[in-house]
Amino acid sequence: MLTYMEVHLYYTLPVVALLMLLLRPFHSAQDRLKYLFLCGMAFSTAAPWDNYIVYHRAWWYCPKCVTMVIGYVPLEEYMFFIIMTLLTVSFTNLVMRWHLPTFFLKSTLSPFQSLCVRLLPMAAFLTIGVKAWFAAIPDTPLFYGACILWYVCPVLALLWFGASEYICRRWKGVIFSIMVPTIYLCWVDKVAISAGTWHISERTTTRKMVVANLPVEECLFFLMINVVLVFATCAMDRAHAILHFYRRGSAKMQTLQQQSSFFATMLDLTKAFCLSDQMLDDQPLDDLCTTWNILKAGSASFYTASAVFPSNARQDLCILYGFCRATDDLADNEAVPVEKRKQQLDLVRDFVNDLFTQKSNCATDIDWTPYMDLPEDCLASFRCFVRLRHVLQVDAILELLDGYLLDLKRQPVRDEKGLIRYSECVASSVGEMCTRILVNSNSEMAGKMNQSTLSWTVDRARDMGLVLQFTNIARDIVTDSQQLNRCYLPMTWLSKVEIDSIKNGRARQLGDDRLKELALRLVNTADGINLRARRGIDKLPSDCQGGVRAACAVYCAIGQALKNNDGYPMRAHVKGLKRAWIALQSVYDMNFSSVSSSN
Ligand SMILES: CC(C)=CCC/C(C)=C/CC/C(C)=C/CC/C(C)=C/[C@@H]1[C@@H](COP(=O)(O)OP(=O)(O)O)[C@]1(C)CC/C=C(\C)CC/C=C(\C)CCC=C(C)C
Repeated sequence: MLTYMEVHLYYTLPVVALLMLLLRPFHSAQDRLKYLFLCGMAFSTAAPWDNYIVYHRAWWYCPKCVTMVIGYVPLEEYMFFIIMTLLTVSFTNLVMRWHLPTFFLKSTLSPFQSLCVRLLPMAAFLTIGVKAWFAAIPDTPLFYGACILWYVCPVLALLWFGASEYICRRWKGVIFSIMVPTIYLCWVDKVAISAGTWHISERTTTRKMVVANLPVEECLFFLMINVVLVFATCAMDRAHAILHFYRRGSAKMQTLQQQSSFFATMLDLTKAFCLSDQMLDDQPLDDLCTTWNILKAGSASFYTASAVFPSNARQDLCILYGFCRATDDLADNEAVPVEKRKQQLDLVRDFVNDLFTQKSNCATDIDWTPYMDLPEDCLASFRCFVRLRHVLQVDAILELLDGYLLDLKRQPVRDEKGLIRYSECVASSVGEMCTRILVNSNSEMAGKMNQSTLSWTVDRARDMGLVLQFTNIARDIVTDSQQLNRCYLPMTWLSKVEIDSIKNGRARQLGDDRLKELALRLVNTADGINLRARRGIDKLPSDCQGGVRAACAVYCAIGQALKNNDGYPMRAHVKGLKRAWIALQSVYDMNFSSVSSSN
């Protein structure tokens, strides 16, 4: 005999536990709200529906297989409403989390097409629901199947109203998220029916079997409930993405929005849910796409690591990266005369000062006329960057621009102090900005972290910036010499001949051993600072710690590659699979590798 509680202990709860363990480092406040709301909706609607079905003897339970009955339904069945919701929603989260929801907001249909895609299936769902309601006559073969349809179809019509195009654009993930839990739960159902734990009445079903001991109505039940759960998860992801991406207003309003109550959040999500894709402004979506491509093309390390951040944080870090990369490329573009590049950097500085002079974080509130001379992808990243206005502080951005100017003026790095000063400008400033983004991205932390903790954490992030910059310089000694005629090593570390060789593009003349000695001196210094810097990660929001650990570990794996001579001295490289493995190790805090590639 197999009791219902054993079905949970052996078949359902272990799967939920495994999924929750896999998702533990990624769980955000947004995910917790999803679980809470969808479990609540599932329980409050399934309880009465289930009692009605069992009252009409559509199925029954072996009395010895259940602990207690509440109404007409055993306790284990009430547990199942929650367990099935957690199983399917967590599996959907695991499948969907690797792509930003924002990228699936843009409508590619004409308004008429969009209306048809939205309304025709809704009409079909409602028609089926009404017909099923009248077909659900107790003690008839269609009763159970019809009850399933009048229960789910109105909900599907509502979900389709709010997320139809989004669901269609994510159809692969949607189908996979529906089918895997459905097939698994059908199998569990077959095992339980075969063991006599419960019995499906022949009087209220068509007696058609998918396989032995598995009525077609049972498959229909699991399939339709999972369609509802996956559609609902998509609808909430879409609503959250709209709220985060189109959120406007003052810093205070933003912080208040993030700290708002469950009901205020649900009200905002409902408003976002009711917005059709046609109502959304496309320009910001196009700009985000451009910025995303800057990250994808700009840094394999940061692009890989970005995948393990929660979507809000990942999106804002991508925007910050796009701004940093676009402006760094402006300063580094040797095809443009130095004076022109200085003018362009001055324009960027004007843009930043403009941005922090006005109060809005909305790109349409800025007069872009003075900046039209800048490259289009630069402008796109700037329009995206405007939304971070209330998150960042102007000093760190201006500090970064100061670092670019040092580069542009080809300011020599005279000694270690000069190296630290330059690195603080171009990398510590970035670490500070990343930290403010991560703290802001977490609604439980935004505006609540006390100033001394935030200040200490920012200092550790600034240290981490040094770690990554030193690693970057150690890796690029030869390429910076050959491509930029630049030497970022402290001149006090080098002889005059070595300085001339590097500055004239002939760094290889130092010999591989000497180059490796210099590189490792930087990497070892970076490892030392890392021991201090990484303590700051523990102060970040829990759902971002894995991501930061991954970003820094993936980057610092370059240092390990240098030690292992992987590709040295041209440009130490960490292969894609290795980067992904390091990212996953970091996320689950399983540091199997050595210090320099882990944090
Ligand atoms: C996961 C993710 C998307 C993070 C984004 C990080 C980000 C915004 C990076 C911007 C990098 C950038 C282009 C800065 C301009 C100046 C510059 C070139 C700096 C050097 C970066 C290398 O970037 P690149 O695109 O060349 O990358 P590749 O080498 O080609 O792979 C630097 C080496 C500096 C990078 C410094 C940071 C990213 C700061 C690190 C600190 C944190 C993430 C904060 C950690 C927080 C705590 C509390 C420890």
